[in-house]
Parts: sequence; C-alpha cells; structure tokens
Amino acid sequence: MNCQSPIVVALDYPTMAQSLEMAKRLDPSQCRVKVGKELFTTAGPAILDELHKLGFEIFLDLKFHDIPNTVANAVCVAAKAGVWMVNVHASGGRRMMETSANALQKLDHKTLLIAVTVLTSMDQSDLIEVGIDLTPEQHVKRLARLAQSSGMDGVVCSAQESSILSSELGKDFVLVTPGIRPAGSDQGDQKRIMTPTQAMAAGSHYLVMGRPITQAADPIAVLTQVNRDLGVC
Ligand SMILES: O=C(O)c1cc(=O)[nH]c(=O)n1[C@@H]1O[C@H](COP(=O)(O)O)[C@@H](O)[C@H]1O
Repeated sequence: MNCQSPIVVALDYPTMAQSLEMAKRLDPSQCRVKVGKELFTTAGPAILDELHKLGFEIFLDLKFHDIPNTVANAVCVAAKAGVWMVNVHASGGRRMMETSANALQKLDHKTLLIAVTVLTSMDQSDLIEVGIDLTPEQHVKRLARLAQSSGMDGVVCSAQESSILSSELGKDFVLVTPGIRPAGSDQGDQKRIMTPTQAMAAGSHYLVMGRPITQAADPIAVLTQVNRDLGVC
C-alpha cells in the first residue's frame, strides 16, 4: 500500500481485539500504524500478521537497547517479519547500531532502522536526573549525529528538533516525531510537543500520533482533518 500521509497511528491498546477494532476502521492509504510495547507484549508477533493482512505498513516500536549481538538479531527478526520500520535506542552506542545496520544490510528486506534520541516525554530536568548536563536539543543533536554515522536511516526525536536536524544532517535523514498534538488537545505525559502542521513545516518526515486519535470521540474524523490540514490524502 502506497501511503502518502506522514501519520503513523500508535495502536497503544491492552488487547489484540481492541487494536484490530481500531485498525479495521482505519484505511492503510490514509496512515501507517505503530505496534509498541503494550500491544506487542499482549499480542505477540501475531499482531504483525493481522495488521499486514489489513494492508498496513507497520512501525515496530520496541526500542531495542541491549548488547550489539542481541539487538542486531532482534532487528533482523523484525525485518524478516516484514515490518516497514523498527527502532533501537541511540544511547546503546555506536557498536550496537553499526552491528544492527550491518546485519540488516545482509538481508533482502528494506526495513527502515531508526534510533531513538531523547524521549519526547523528557525535558531538561529529566536529563539532569540521569546525569546528562545538556539541553534536550544538544543531546538530541549529539545522539542523532552518532546515529547517522553508525548507519541508521534516521532518528526518533521531537518535532522541536526537526528543523536543526534537517539542516545539519540533510533532508534524507528520516525524522520520526512523536509528541504530536493538534491545537487544543491534551498534552498527557508528553513534554516536547508540536502540532502536525508545525512539525511538517519543521522538516519531520513521519508524525506518530496515539491518544489524540485513538482516544478521540471520532478517531477517523481527527485523522482525516489532520491529513486535510497537511494537504495529503
Ligand atoms: O519511539 C516512539 O514511537 C516514541 C518515542 C518518543 O520519544 N516518544 C513517544 O511518545 N514515542 C511513542 O509514540 C507514541 C505517542 O503516543 P501519544 O502520546 O499517545 O500520541 C507512544 O506510543 C510512544 O511510545
């Protein structure tokens, strides 16, 4: 399915049934979907088959962070399952990312390999508590440069960093941005947020949206409006 929309809907549900109920209301030409830790832990790899059968491209968001051998093998299993995108934590370091990128290159699968920089739920005070005396933007830049030179296709960052990363790392380096909130929607636990239109103008390639769509009274209306505002679909 060739999807023109940059929206990736986060299917953060506690059961496979609930996630499939939402997926069946969505149209794979209007969005991609993300399977994260909650859904994968309850449903296992079977959820990937079910969503593929419905025609969706899938971002498998398990944020792998472990020794190089373990992460590279996990990334390859994900690629063989046919997912469109998979992610690891950039803070796992160069050898972890390079080993994963090299292992993936040997396969015949075109899965995008993306590194998480600084979680969008974190601000400067959270970084200080874990021993990082940099602003979120400085730390994102450092990790994104490391990710790029380690062979990653792109990074997960907040849209607040998209503009600077786009100009420093080039327009082809994929920027996946969660923490997307249409004007007036609940911020929840996200700290570094932007609206969909602002995020695209800043240089984001893909916008991850969960609760603003999945918890809405009419999820399809929200998705349709966002796509319309962005001039796609
Ligand atoms: O890798 C991610 O997808 C991710 C990284 C990050 O820094 N922040 C972040 O929110 N996410 C994911 O993006 C989704 C955001 O969901 P909402 O806050 O409900 O829109 C969740 O599924 C998070 O797990």
